[in-house]
Amino acid sequence: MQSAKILVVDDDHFTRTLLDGLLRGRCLDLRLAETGGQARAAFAAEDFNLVLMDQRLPDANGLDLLREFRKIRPRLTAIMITGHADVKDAMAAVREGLFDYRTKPFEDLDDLERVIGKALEMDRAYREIDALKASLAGPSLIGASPVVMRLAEQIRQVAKLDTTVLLEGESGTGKDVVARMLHAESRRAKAPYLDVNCGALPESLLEGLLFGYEKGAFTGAAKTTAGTFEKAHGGSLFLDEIADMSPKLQSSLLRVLQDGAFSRVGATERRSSDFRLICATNRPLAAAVAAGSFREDLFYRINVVVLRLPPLRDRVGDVVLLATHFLDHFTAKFGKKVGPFSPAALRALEIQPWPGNVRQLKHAIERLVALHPGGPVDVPHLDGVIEAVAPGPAAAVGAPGPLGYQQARHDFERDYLRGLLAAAGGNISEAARLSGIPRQNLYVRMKRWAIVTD
Ligand SMILES: Nc1ncnc2c1ncn2[C@@H]1O[C@H](COP(=O)(O)OP(=O)(O)OP(=O)(O)O)[C@@H](O)[C@H]1O
Repeated sequence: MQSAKILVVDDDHFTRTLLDGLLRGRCLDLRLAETGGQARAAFAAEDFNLVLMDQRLPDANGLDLLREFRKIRPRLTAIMITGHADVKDAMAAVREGLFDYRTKPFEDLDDLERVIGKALEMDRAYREIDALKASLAGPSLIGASPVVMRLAEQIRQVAKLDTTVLLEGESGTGKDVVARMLHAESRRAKAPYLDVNCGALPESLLEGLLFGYEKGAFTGAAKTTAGTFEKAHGGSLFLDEIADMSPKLQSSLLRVLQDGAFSRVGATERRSSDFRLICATNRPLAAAVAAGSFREDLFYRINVVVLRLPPLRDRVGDVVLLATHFLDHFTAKFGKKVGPFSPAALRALEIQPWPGNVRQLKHAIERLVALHPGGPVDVPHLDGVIEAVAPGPAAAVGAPGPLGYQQARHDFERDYLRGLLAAAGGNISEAARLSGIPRQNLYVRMKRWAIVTD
């Protein structure tokens, strides 16, 4: 758990001592309040990453107090501590944006620590997004995982060097974003940035687009047109899907890179252009060289500095941050009030395999916001939204292959809990007895998979 500032509000001495013992060693700053009055004073004086709030206080109702706090700080992350009798109110509060609740006495301290860890992660996500918004006007790479932090540092270093960069990464991992960042952070930032997808056009059209052409050079060449090489003069040129370039165009590109000069199609005049080249590929270029489909000499020309973009499944820690960022983005864009995510919804997003990477997550959140009636986002809201996303390449060719471990576990848990509840005749206490899972835990898990609703 990272260092954080936590406010614990509880009039019960035993609970305060227990939470103090549990958290003191892990966070820099813990404030304890016994009454609503003390909590108000502490909240006014400091900026807390998390509030743990007892529902029944001698001079206040914890839920009302949190509502008051959220008017001042709408993104306040809070967990309610409640007695069994008040669970219904706490569940209603989750719908209003409370992060989660736990019942006293705490049966499972590991679970309590976990939910506190998740709440702090959520708070961090909100803060990082706000900081990003405040500091950046240009393209930005959202992510706080070590691998993304390292990549961001590499981008900063390489951007200034004016060297050719090759970006390798699966589709949807953010190669286009990184190419724009390299340009935006380079000394060429004020000059043009042009991008061409080499996989999207037939050879002759791509040639005309890159080199430009003279009027009448080919059917349809109605007027003399400058190509991307010329237009990118002084700036950066991003060639996406470089591995899809035909052998003929690979040779032409190699000559341009060697000579710094080229001719428009149908012309003899040589023109020169000074651009910084950034290339991207979603399959390793070395493999294309080994397979004979990509020229080795061109490979060495563009394989100067290689930046590798990790797939989203290798940086699960970033899912919360990205999902929250996209939720913010699309609620603003569509003028809707959707959110926040419930902890269960965040967990459900984290265990998806995301074969389409950040692009898939972004589209899923866009669809979610478009279809959502408004208010917090829980697991049932994600159902159609995630499944509606285009399947990965294996599924696309009808060869499903083995499920990812997380997906298999997810399926098992949902099926097990459904069967368990049926075996217990719909009675959760009986299901808890049969399974040996504490009732409260079981209830939360069943809610997560929408097997029970409140
Ligand atoms: N780290 C990130 N932070 C913010 N947005 C991201 C990030 N990664 C990807 N995106 C967003 O996801 C979408 C897909 O990203 P992008 O087009 O850069 O992927 P790509 O790797 O170039 O994919 P392809 O190989 O299919 O061209 C874009 O809308 C982009 O803004």
